[in-house]
Amino acid sequence: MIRASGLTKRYGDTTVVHGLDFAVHPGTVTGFLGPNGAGKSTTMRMLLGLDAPTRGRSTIGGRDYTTHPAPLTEVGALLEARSVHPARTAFHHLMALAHTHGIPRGRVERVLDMVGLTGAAHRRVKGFSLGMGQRLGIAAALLGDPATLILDEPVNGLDPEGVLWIRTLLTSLAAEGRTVLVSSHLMSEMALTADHLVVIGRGRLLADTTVDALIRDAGGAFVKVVTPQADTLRTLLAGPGMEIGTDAGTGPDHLVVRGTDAAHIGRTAAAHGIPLLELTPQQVSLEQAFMDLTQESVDHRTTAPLTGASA
Ligand SMILES: Nc1ncnc2c1ncn2[C@@H]1O[C@H](COP(=O)(O)OP(=O)(O)OP(=O)(O)O)[C@@H](O)[C@H]1O
Repeated sequence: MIRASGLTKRYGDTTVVHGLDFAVHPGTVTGFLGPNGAGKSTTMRMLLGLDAPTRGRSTIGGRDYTTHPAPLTEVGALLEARSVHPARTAFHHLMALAHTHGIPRGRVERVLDMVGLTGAAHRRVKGFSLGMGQRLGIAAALLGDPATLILDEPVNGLDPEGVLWIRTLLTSLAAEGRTVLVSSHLMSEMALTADHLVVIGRGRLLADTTVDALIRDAGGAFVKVVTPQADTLRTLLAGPGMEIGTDAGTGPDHLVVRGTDAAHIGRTAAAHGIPLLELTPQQVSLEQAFMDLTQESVDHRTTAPLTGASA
């Protein structure tokens, strides 16, 4: 388990991480989300002892990361910056890491295979594409067969096949009972990978919740209905737990219905001879839920409105 308690980081006069409290549990993939500049990388660096917190502390498996005698076997980490000697081959880079922990050559070959780099194992890293570099970083993180993985933007630079691969890999690592913390600013990607989310904005905790709960809290599922007899349908559907509004920016014949499903609305309309021009079940996308949650915390906003974002 990863635990952060009151974790705080100041650079000069600026506090970039404010008293973060959260726990990351084994057996699930936890997405660590926030807009650009929210403090994700800084927090991960503190978890890994690469930056000293100004206040607060963090533990991995109950102890400070820096006090683990063989950190590679406890925590596998992939940080954004690439820290591989460009003249080394992938194989030699991993062997050099393996030597520091007495990890056998067979494990190096195994992780190269797991990340799909066996064919490129003896090529110099300087010729690697961004995606190959990411795969090598993930191989290094997996080398010590660690119980905890901390990965900063692992899908960066990966092609669609690579994105699918990392999704499957993370899910299977969690299913083996490992603790997996993965940062991203891509909500749509996290919707497909993570079960749990820790969301920060401007260094503050905005949500520590499940993917399902975040969508539910943001408005959840609803049904779009278009009918020329909107008032009659409203009256027929009204009841406890029902919420019927109009779709912003459209006419009074466009309804947004929460609290029931499309089948019930369709049957009710049919029973009373009400024509339906549209009946569409919809769900708030995780992207929309994320934007709603972080709208006050975005440092780098575009001037044009974002439309059509969906998970
Ligand atoms: N060494 C540093 N000195 C001063 N400010 C820093 C330093 N490192 C990070 N910051 C600032 O801290 C804030 C958080 O940065 P951080 O890289 O942790 O955000 P992030 O959530 O990982 O962003 P992104 O999604 O863009 O990678 C930013 O405003 C950044 O400019």
